[in-house]
Amino acid sequence: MIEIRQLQKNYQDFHLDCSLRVEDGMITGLAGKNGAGKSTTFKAILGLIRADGGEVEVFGKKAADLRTEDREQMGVVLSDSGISEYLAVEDLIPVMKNLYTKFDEKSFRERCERFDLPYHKKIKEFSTGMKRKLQINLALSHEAKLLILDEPTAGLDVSAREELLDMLREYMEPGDRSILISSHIATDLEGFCDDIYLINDGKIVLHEDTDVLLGKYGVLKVTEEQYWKIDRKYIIAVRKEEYGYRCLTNEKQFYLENYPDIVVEKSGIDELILMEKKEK
Ligand SMILES: Nc1ncnc2c1ncn2[C@@H]1O[C@H](COP(=O)(O)OP(=O)(O)OP(=O)(O)O)[C@@H](O)[C@H]1O
Repeated sequence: MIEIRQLQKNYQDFHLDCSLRVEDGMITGLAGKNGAGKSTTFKAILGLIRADGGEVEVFGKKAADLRTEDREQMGVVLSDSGISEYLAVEDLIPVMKNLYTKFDEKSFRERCERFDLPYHKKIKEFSTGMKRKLQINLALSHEAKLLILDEPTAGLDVSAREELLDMLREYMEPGDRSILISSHIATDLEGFCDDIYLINDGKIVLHEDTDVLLGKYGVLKVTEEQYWKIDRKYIIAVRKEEYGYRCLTNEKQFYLENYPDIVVEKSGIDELILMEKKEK
């Protein structure tokens, strides 16, 4: 659905160099801390900023070759909504009908109820979370084949997050749809994505199936002495701690079997985001 090859974007003190794929029928996550380059990647995919190099293909076409029908097949949530704040939800319905041949008013209204979105209040009077819910609802409203969701959970409370993830799972049911979703809160992605890319300082530093990430990755807590004694071939990142070193491994089973004395903990994606690059 999406193929990005060595996408480059240069700002004064930031350089994006990113390659990733979103397969048909898959949910792919892009995780990374603030400023890592997630939004820049999304904007470049959508042609909202001009890339300085590399290739972006969506539905097998370069951005410049995407036609109106192709764009109708994309549902987008970005931090900057682009919706006129002077409109109310009720006013948006005829606009959406005009823009999208497949706009489904009934399901749009159902999601308004699920998300507690009022029909007659001006959008400028919405809270941050309400605006985000509206964007999500609009993205889901026209039977898009591809959702591109930049931080869709930002500003949502726990129940709205759950509601959103349920809606996205329902959206995936037909089987031929895909989602690219970003978050700096990795737990949002862990229970939901098929595979996850980790971006750090503009570079993709890791790409794994979520099952592998959660099953094979782990954190070793070792003293200075233990650190220098163990086989470090499966240690991919290290952080100095008061007690010694906190080490991220992509083969926790190896350490569990060979070093019964050391502490091996489960690792989530937040752990990956937190860890520095391997120093030793
Ligand atoms: N228009 C711009 N001009 C200059 N620098 C920019 C511009 N847009 C983004 N940047 C820089 O590019 C880097 C990546 O920003 P980006 O918004 O892609 O990060 P992000 O991963 O989406 O972060 P967040 O989780 O905070 O939304 C940052 O250093 C940011 O300051």
